[in-house]
Amino acid sequence: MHVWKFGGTSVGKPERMQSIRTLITGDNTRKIVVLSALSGTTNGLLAIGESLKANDDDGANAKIDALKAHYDQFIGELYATDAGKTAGQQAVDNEFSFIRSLTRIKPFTLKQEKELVAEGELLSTQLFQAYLTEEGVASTLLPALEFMRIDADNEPEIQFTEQRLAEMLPQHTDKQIIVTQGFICRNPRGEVDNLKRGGSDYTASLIGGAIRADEIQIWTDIDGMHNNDPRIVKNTFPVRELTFDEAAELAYFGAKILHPSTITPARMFGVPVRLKNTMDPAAPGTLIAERTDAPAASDQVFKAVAAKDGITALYIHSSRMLNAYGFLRRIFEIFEKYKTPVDMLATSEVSVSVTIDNTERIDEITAELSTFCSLEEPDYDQTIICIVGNFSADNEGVAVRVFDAMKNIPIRMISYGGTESNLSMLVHGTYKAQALNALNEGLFSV
Ligand SMILES: Nc1ncnc2c1ncn2[C@@H]1O[C@H](COP(=O)(O)OP(=O)(O)O)[C@@H](O)[C@H]1O
Ligand SMILES: N[C@@H](CC(=O)OP(=O)(O)O)C(=O)O
Repeated sequence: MHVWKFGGTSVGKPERMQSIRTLITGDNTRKIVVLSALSGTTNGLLAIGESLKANDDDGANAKIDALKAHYDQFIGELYATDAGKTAGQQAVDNEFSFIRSLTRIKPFTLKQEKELVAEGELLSTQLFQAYLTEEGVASTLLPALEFMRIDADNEPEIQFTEQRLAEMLPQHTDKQIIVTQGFICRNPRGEVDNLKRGGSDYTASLIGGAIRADEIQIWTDIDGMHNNDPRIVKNTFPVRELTFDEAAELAYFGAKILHPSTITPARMFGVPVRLKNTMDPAAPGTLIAERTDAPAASDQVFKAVAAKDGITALYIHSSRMLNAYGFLRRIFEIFEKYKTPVDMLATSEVSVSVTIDNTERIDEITAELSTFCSLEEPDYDQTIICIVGNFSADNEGVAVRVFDAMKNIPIRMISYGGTESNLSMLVHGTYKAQALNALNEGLFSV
């Protein structure tokens, strides 16, 4: 069985939803189809939440009216029959009356915000399921809130998903298409929660892993993973094959096409991931798998570059590091205690520099580090530039080509040798575009 995920841009217009119906039923195989919210909806719902948090009920209601008008028009164009329009309208009316009910709950808390933001996927999947019914497709809507759950550390409970799907899917063997929501889940308190922005990719991968799918396909608005960020660099091109490790590095370090955690469940269960373009379904896209055996792919030294913004660098000094063991352990225990992942690390004899992207607990972390280290002022607004490729120890000249390309850009930290597939550098955020363009020119131009 395949799991296919369609992102916001792929479901954002009635004609796109219609073309997805053709795509998913084209080959007569059974699929689980994971949908995101229509493009713009999640941001729209969050904006309503911001107004409610600020006690601006008029502002919230005006935004709700505008969003509802968008859906009313969408329905008018999506369905051909009265029965289709009625089913679509009923779903929209129900969900918007729930959204309005949230505006009456005071104060507007995080719990309500999560219920509000889940409405995007609840709407898109109901509209699509009603469209499939109108079209006579044998399909059903499987509620993600009944099989997707995160634990107290916000980690998905894949075994729960595995068990629940093993119970639920056999009840629908007569259906070719099983539609479900990306992004949304429940937390240990049973409340509605989510897998963070862009999380529908992750949902698809978790489902794909849980059912040991033959393939997970992520359908979006571009022909696969490009070698650089196409929003910032001209002349990028699709990378046809990536290993799980390479794709995981790119996703984690900022390639927006994939949610950072997407690769983890796919790799765990050995399920290949294919990135495809809804606007150009015949294009080959990118295949992500355990090994890529194509000679062209494995011989290539540099494969792709990505950038992760909003990074903070901490500079930690000790006068006693000389020959000291246990110093790094003490430092990392503090990051562990405050559940703050470290992305990059550089050490010298008496100092350690690390980067973090979550600064929620930075005050507690620095206070505790200060009890046995001296700290410089953190550097905020940094960017990690991540280069992925085949950097095995025998490959000479990798660093010289990277640093030659970066010769006009100040580099604050370097990480090389952690894996054979990643070389990362930390630069101030203002150099991001310059660095991505310089690397494109230096590493990929022929
Ligand atoms: N390396 C990259 N390769 C391809 N797309 C990228 C890359 N980096 C950033 N992107 C951006 O990711 C976008 C697709 O991701 P996203 O907006 O999350 O899609 P969806 O709405 O389908 O989930 C592309 O339109 C592109 O601008
Ligand atoms: N709708 C959610 C989840 C998601 O994955 O969206 P998309 O597939 O459009 O990136 C968001 O906007 O974050």
